[in-house]
This record gives sequence, C-alpha cells and structure tokens, in this order.
Amino acid sequence: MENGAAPTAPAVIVAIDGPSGTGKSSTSKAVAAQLGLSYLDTGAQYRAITWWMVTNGIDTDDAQAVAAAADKPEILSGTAPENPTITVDGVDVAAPIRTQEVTSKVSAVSAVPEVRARITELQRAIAASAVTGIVVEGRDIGTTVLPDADLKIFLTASAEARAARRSGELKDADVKATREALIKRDAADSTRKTSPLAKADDAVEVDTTDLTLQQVIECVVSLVEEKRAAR
Ligand SMILES: Nc1ncnc2c1ncn2[C@@H]1O[C@H](COP(=O)(O)OP(=O)(O)O)[C@@H](O)[C@H]1O
Ligand SMILES: Nc1ccn([C@H]2C[C@H](O)[C@@H](COP(=O)(O)OP(=O)(O)O)O2)c(=O)n1
Repeated sequence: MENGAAPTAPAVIVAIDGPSGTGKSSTSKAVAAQLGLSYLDTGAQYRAITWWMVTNGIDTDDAQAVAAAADKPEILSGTAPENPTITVDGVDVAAPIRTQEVTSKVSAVSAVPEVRARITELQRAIAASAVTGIVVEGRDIGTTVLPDADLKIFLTASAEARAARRSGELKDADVKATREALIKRDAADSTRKTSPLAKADDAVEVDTTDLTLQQVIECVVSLVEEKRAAR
C-alpha cells in the first residue's frame, strides 16, 4: 500500500429480490446497518414515479402517456439504512407513496419499459457510488439491474404468511382482501415483459415462512461474510 494507508475492503454488492411481504425491506435495512453498507429500496423509487404520475393527472393505464412523462420527475433516494429517504422534485414522499392508490397503480407504471430504463439507470449510479457497498432490494436486481452482484438472495414465503405480515402493518386491514391484492400484484410483476420479478439462476433462495425476521437477518449476514472471506 502506498503511503502506508490501511488496505480497504472492496465494496460488496448484495441483491435481495422476492415478492411482496417476504421481508426484503426489513432484512435489507438491518443487514446494511449491521455491515456498514448503504441501502436502496427500489420499490420506493417505482412508487415515487407512480405517485408523480397520479399527482400530475397522468392516466397510469395509458402506457404511452406514462412513457412520455417517464423522464420528468427528479427522484432522489437517501441510502442510510437507519434513515432511508425518498424525494420527488424536492418533496418528501415517504408517506404518500404508501397509499392504497399508489399501491394499486404501481405495477402498471413499473411495467412500462421507459420507466424501467430510467429507474434502472438511477439504481446503477447509486450502487456504483456506494463506497463500502450496498444492499439493493427489489424484483429484478439480481437478474437485470446488478447481474454481477457479489451475493444474490431470493426471499419467498407462503401467501398466507405474507398477507398476515402485510395486514399486520395496516389498520383495519382484512387479511383475505390483502392476500388477494398481494397475489394480483405479484402476478402482474411476474408476468410483465420487461424484467419481471424472477429469481436469478445464481441466487440463494431463502423461504422465510417459518423463520423469524432475526433468523433471516442472521442468515443473510452470514452469507455476506462468507462471500467477503472468499475474496
Ligand atoms: N420472517 C419474518 N417473520 C415475521 N414477520 C416478518 C418477517 N419478515 C418481515 N416481517 C414483517 O412483515 C412485514 C413486511 O416485511 P417487509 O420487509 O416490508 O417485506 P417486503 O419488503 O418483502 O415487502 C413487516 O411488518 C415486517 O416486520
Ligand atoms: N425492482 C423493482 C422493485 C419494485 N417494483 C415494482 C413492483 C412492485 O409491486 C412495486 C412496489 O414495490 P415494493 O417493494 O414497494 O412493494 P411491497 O409493497 O414492499 O411489496 O414496485 C419493480 O417493478 N421492480
């Protein structure tokens, strides 16, 4: 090493994909915090662009109108795992991107190729600038956004477990209705033409149905540490 500087570990890139309610966000944030890595919630970016379309009166079922507006909003993600942030044109949208309206429209907006191209470019730039590394969670991170990630995880869980977890987060939620909405969104996300929700061939699949969140976090931390030790 020149100037006697301590050797620094190369940045580690972790991709975590899977359907809704499998534990991607909670696991990714905790793993990133524990290992001193950045954290990116790519679902929040798709929700943010969907929020912008809704707020600006764009018909989200009109793919051409969505495509034509795809490069208009400026979407910024703060990647500290203890305090992830998201703004659109300078407005904090952390709360409004979680409404039922945005949730019901996000699959249609995120299926539009121009939207995916725009958001994928943002995601790659954020990953490239993460000094110690990053945990990126979504649907197509291991397959499309970061195919050279050091570690790819694909989380799964039964529809029952996922619906129970999601409805536990929402006041007055009906588990049956939540389960139906979640299955419908997963089907739309898995069958779209452009980079659908899919497990990469080299991803490690973890079924979280009968695991506690803590167990899932420990499992992923061990897998990252194994990868780091092997380099
Ligand atoms: N293994 C688990 N066991 C029980 N609850 C979990 C588990 N993993 C996550 N949760 C809870 O389920 C809900 C959805 O988790 P989240 O991380 O948002 O999933 P995703 O990002 O995959 O949609 C959260 O309330 C979270 O605390
Ligand atoms: N990499 C990604 C991440 C999310 N999306 C789309 C598809 C998802 O239904 C929405 C919302 O994702 P988000 O992770 O916030 O969804 P959850 O409600 O946490 O399951 O965004 C995507 O197309 N590609």
